[in-house]
Amino acid sequence: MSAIETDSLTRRFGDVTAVDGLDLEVKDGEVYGFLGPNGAGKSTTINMLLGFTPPTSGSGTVLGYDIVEESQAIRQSIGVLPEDFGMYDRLTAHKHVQFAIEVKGADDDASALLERVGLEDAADRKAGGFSTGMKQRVALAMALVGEPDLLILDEPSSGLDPNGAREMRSIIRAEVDRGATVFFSSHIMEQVEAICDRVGIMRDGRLVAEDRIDALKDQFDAESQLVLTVDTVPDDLLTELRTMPSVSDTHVSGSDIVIVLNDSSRKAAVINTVEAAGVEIDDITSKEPSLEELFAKLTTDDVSKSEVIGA
Ligand SMILES: Nc1ncnc2c1ncn2[C@@H]1O[C@H](COP(=O)(O)OP(=O)(O)OP(=O)(O)O)[C@@H](O)[C@H]1O
Repeated sequence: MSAIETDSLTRRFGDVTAVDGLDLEVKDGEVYGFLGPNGAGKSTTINMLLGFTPPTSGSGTVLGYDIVEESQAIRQSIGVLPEDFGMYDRLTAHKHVQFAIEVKGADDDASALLERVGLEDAADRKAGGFSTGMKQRVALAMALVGEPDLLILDEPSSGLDPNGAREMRSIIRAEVDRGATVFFSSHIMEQVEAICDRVGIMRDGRLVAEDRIDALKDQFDAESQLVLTVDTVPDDLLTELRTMPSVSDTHVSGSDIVIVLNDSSRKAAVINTVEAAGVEIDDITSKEPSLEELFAKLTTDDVSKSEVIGA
């Protein structure tokens, strides 16, 4: 069974189609990053999965429960870190987590959960005085209650400092190690690149790409760079490099030859060509495309709709 499955899921608000025929499948046990620029439809999708926003058309299941008919069972079974983690100002962090434990009928230890999210020292302070990051940590502790099979986290690191973001990553890893599935939306690409098995990229309510990150980089010809520090650059070497398959640009910078490739597996061929020209290579560095660059390409370029999954 898939943890999340949607079939042509659609939500319109007046003239705006926030989510447009979404077919999503999140497999059991994976970490799935749900990405997209502001307004792409991520929160609307999550709100439909949780039963907060009814779909205009289409259908979906979460842990096998229907998102329209069985949303209460869904909310009872999963852990959610919502985008807007409303807190009760006058309740302490401990009371918030205790409340979540009671609602779920779980037997967790609230103090242990607060320690896990790094809030043990603030457990007895009222949430009204908490920073955004502290509130986010409380909300995460609440999401972890009952060891849920699925965690849905909407922007889990948005309010966190770098230490908090690192702790969030290790909590997500620990959750996956105990068998949970994690579905989370994020704008923080390093975070996503560090922990996701697969990503789906939304744009204008549609999924424009979905795959493992390395496969996406190959699929969309993301560019990698090879920098060769050399003793000399023969006149005709650059011309020869430019005619090689997959080489999209070359230039010289000081004693470096910079070669831009849209297929990183061609690096060895480039190095062989340079050596065959009698050039001594003193150093080799290479830079792989980042998910950030890929994200920019997929969400700002005019990606043709034929490249869009399922179109
Ligand atoms: N309740 C609503 N009423 C009207 N329009 C809405 C409503 N909720 C969302 N929208 C619209 O639907 C589109 C998708 O919004 P959504 O919040 O799902 O995007 P998002 O990908 O989560 O964005 P962000 O990254 O900024 O959180 C936007 O055009 C938004 O204005």
